[in-house]
Amino acid sequence: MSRYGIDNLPYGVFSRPRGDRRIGVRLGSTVVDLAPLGGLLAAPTLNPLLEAGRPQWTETRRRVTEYVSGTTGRIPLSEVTLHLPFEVADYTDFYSSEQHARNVSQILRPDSPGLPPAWRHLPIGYHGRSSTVVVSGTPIRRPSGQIAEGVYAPSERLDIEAEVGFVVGVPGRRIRTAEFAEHVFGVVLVNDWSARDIQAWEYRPLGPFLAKSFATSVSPWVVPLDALATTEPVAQDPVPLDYLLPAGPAFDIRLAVDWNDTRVATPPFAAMYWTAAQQLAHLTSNGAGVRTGDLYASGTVSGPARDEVGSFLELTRNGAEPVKLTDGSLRRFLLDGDRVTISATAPGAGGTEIGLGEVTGTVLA
Ligand SMILES: O=C(O)/C=C/C(=O)CC(=O)CC(=O)O
Ligand SMILES: [Ca+2]
Ligand SMILES: [Mg+2]
Repeated sequence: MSRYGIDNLPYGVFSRPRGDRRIGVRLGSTVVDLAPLGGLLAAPTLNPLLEAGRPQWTETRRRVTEYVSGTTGRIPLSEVTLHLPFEVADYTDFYSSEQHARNVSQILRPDSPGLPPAWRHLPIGYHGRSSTVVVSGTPIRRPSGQIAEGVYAPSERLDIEAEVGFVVGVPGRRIRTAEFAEHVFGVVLVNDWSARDIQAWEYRPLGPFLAKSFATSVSPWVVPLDALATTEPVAQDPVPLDYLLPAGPAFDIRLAVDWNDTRVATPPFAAMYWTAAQQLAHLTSNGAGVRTGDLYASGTVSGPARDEVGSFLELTRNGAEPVKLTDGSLRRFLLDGDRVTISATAPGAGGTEIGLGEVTGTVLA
């Protein structure tokens, strides 16, 4: 059964050869052009729809569902180019997987393993670079940078981070966790490409800078929150401060990471410690505003098992334990020509399993 049936209907922006950009929804392995519906849907990006707000999102989804059920006008995915579906305003990246935070500490800071002091008290994050957010399929040029004292060279430890991204529709500040669904339209998959050697040399004490700003890839299909089933978030200890409560919904999104043609990991999003509602509440709690098209990512999704980690830094223990791909070759970090694809499925609100598409990228020298 298709994971892109009538219960899913993720939105994207596509074009045909020499054609203009149009909004469509994915149905099976086809795209249904929504421009004929007019209004917010007759645009070259999702931004007007994102801006319109929850009542409009619900009404639009109802109309789209009705429309696709009645139309035979479907375009095979193989005949279209998919574009960045919305104009990215600001981009924020969190650090909300306890397992990931522990693994990275252990690997990069063996002298002080464990969680940073604030980690269980607030969702730690940093502000990233929205201008280099690219759509799935965009080739990723290996960055050069300072990788050690006196050494400027191509990164030798190019890595991925498998994450879930949340797309803000309605602007706001001091957003309460209970208002999450009024502001957030839907989710995408994110690969936060990371140059670990650049990162290790530059990051103290202000955090990631050039190690992560060269490219961040997102999947072309924005799955509306309405399409996703919600689940109970993990228990939090200590109990967070009031402005981070109630925690809000969790989502049982199951990611999969393919390195060339080998499935190397299946990170479980349900294991994340901080919820997307808490992240948004924290991000805006000091009066900072979010805008239409803001993207905030969950942080690397890593579960407790060795094959549930969302980065190759963790998978190969910083290169010390290479992984074997199905062609017999060994990998520590990304080689030129390597392709990484992150895909995901989740229980849908309609009771069936839905797909979140995929985010893929190939490394260029
Ligand atoms: O712990 C560190 O020093 C670094 C952590 C990361 O690189 C992760 C990051 O970008 C946030 C995340 O994706 O969880
Ligand atoms: Ca990240
Ligand atoms: Mg990035």
